Amino acid sequence: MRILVFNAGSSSLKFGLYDIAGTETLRVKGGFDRFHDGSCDLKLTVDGAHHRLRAPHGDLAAAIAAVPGILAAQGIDGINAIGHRIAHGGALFDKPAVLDTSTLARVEQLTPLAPLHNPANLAGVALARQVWPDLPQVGVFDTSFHLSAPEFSTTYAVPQAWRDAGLRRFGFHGTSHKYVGLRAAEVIGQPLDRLQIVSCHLGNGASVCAINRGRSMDSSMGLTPLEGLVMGTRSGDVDPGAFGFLSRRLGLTIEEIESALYTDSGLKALTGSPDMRDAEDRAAQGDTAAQLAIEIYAYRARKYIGAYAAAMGGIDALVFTGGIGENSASMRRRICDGLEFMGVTLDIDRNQRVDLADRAAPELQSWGSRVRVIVTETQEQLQIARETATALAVMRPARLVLPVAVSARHVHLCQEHVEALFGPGATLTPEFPLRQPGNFAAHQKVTIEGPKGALHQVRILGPTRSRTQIEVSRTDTFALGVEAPVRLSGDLDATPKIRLKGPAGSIETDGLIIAARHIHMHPDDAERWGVADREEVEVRVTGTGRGMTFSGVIVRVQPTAFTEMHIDTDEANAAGISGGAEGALITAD
Ligand SMILES: Nc1ncnc2c1ncn2[C@@H]1O[C@H](COP(=O)(O)OP(=O)(O)O)[C@@H](O)[C@H]1O
Ligand SMILES: CC(=O)OP(=O)(O)O
Ligand SMILES: [Mg+2]
Repeated sequence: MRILVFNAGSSSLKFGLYDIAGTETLRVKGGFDRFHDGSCDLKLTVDGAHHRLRAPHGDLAAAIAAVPGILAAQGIDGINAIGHRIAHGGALFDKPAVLDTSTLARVEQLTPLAPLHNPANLAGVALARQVWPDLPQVGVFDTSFHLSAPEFSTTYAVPQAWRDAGLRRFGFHGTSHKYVGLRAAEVIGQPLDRLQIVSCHLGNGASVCAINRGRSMDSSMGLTPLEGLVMGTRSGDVDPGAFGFLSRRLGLTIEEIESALYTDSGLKALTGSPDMRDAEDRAAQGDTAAQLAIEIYAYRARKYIGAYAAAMGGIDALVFTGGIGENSASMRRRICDGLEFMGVTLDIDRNQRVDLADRAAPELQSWGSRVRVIVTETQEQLQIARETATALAVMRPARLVLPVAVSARHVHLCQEHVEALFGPGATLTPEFPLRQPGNFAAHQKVTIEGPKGALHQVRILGPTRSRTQIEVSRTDTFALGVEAPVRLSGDLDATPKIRLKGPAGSIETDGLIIAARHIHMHPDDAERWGVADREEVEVRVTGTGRGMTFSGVIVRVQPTAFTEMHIDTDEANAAGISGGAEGALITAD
């Protein structure tokens, strides 16, 4: 299988074309970086021969657009699939995914959490979809590798409501850390699942990862690629108290602070240039600001290495990769200086004479060092090609996995009832958006009153509808003392009456139902999975501790749907789901 890979980073575009079929052959690879004044550096490797030139591409978009021409000039054709690096995949993508309209919409939603990366990644996808509309486009996510990390390393100690809103640690550079872990295990000659490794990806973005027996246990990056190490233009760790301080002292807004932490901090803030080569040159000429920056950089990295060695109870290997990790002998030395206490001793000559040609991964430790010190080129593109090939092999037939969301009891109101309950002229005011586009949870709440009891503080979901509809669980109907039929949303004829009470009045209305379990499905997914609107399918929910299969799940194909199954709280309790889960669709064939 011939796979073209796009890897758009925060300061560079790399691409590679690989034949993956038992063996792994690199046909062409290229990297654009140092964009300024309408040009950039281009390194090109074609069938083993290296070329370096200054190319007329002033930014990432121009570089992306140049790739088809470069391939055509080499007479390359017969590409089977495109693999894309996607930096932020959130909690949903624990493995590569085909990038169709609905997966791209999900990636788009994560853009605020990776503002330097996801837009660049998506620009690559958009171009590739235009140039190669018939080829599968697969996203390989930086975050996937870290989703196996334990809760104690991914949870911030912040209010529950913030955590419910999705505030958690993710970690990035996962594809690189995974490749580097595998390569280190090859060099050491032991299976990865027996090794404890600290991997240092030191590029323009930089992160340290604790790889505990093959799984990411912790990463220095968090919710966004801003936490952790000093980077080219990013600050890494900063006391969150800085937000209040900067707002009060300098009158800065959240947007201004955030933007400066992403683009005007790190080496750039400390030395004037985001590039470690410049910092090292200036430091060598006696520039004290550059010397301090290098010390800060090394010190921060060393602290994380020590922390992760403690987290895993010791390490077998320390691995360096990324532009700085691969090329800066002096930075590797500064970072390792002082780590002798934990068994890391660097051989100064070996460290100085690193040659990474032909996927070499030389060992740099001195005789008697307990910990292996390894440097290797990160082959993110190769790893993305491997994962794209594997994903396409297992996706045929596609694994039909979709998120399962739990709908708590709620009410939809017609405008007339909004006014009856909240006063003349009242309208629903959104509190937060729901995942189905255009829908929101309103500020307003009502009481549902039945003959036996009442349900208080029941959420109203907007926008208003032509008919009022009250969705409760079967358990709720016992609390209310009424019976309700199981119905699809909108199917309200001959439904029982119930009383709703708001601050300005109360009404009696029909429309009480127990919602039939259903899937909101985007037309792309319906087509990919071969299911039609109103078709009934089975969905197997796993990984919840009380896995179960739901039958009679009704598919509702809607042009703007975010593909997602909805069940009520009784169903969620029966399946042991709290919050959300994933389900696999089981079709008739
Ligand atoms: N010979 C070198 N010595 C020191 N730093 C280097 C050297 N070569 C590259 N770098 C640094 O590597 C960083 C870029 O890393 P890279 O992994 O290519 O970036 P990206 O994260 O955009 O993929 C820059 O800070 C650059 O200065
Ligand atoms: C996530 C990240 O920081 O990536 P990069 O190193 O490409 O900037
Ligand atoms: Mg990078």
